[in-house]
Amino acid sequence: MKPLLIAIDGPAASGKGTLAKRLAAHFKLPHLDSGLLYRAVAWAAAHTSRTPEEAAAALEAADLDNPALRTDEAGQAASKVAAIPQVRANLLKFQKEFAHQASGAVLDGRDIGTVICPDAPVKIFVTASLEARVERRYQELRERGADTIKPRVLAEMAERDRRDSERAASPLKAAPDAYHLDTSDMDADAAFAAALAFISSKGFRSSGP
Ligand SMILES: Nc1ncnc2c1ncn2[C@@H]1O[C@H](COP(=O)(O)OP(=O)(O)OP(=O)(O)O)[C@@H](O)[C@H]1O
Ligand SMILES: Nc1ccn([C@@H]2O[C@H](COP(=O)(O)O)[C@@H](O)[C@H]2O)c(=O)n1
Repeated sequence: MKPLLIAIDGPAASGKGTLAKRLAAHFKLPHLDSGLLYRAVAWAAAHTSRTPEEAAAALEAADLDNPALRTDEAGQAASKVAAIPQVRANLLKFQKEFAHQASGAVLDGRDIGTVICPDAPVKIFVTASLEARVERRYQELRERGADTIKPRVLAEMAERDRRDSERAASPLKAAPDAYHLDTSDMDADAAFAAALAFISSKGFRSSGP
């Protein structure tokens, strides 16, 4: 049996990160949140003398645990540098090596099933309506104490969706062989159960308790 490589893509707040973490824990696999790489590049370009391309080439210098990378502003800034082809090219090798380690892996992002691991045996494209995603992100921001309003969250998310889907370089899109998981009316447990059923239909099961 080939190593279990799970490629998860989808728009902002669709729930792909939550699903990726749960699947990684369930199957005891390493997990890469690839959005953090683009967030780190944007942060370095704004706070150091590096260009986005240089920051992407110096990825090992990035602190992916920096809480500043988790804000909505960081997500917007990430989606701007993510449209630069050389930034994407400079992040490719690290992601491909992460994906192809012997243990298998879970990666989530926008181009995982299409560009980073088109050979993954399991590809999941997670979606949810814009309304559901705005509600989730708004609640998340409020819980973190951010001062925001829903119309702003909506406008920013719609803009990020457009930028990520319409850019020429590796746009957000489902791989032809991806399983489409619409989580608009599912909680995180139901999304996890649906993903597990799909993965087991591909012949993969977790080995332990
Ligand atoms: N199926 C679900 N139903 C309801 N809420 C969910 C679901 N999945 C995740 N959430 C919640 O929605 C929010 C966004 O989820 P998550 O961070 O997983 O999305 P994401 O697609 O990785 O977003 P981003 O690309 O912006 O990082 C979180 O607060 C999470 O707890
Ligand atoms: N594989 C990826 C992952 C992310 N991006 C860009 O980064 C932005 C932030 O991503 P989050 O998942 O952390 O929200 C996102 O809007 C994309 O522009 C990407 O291009 N490819």
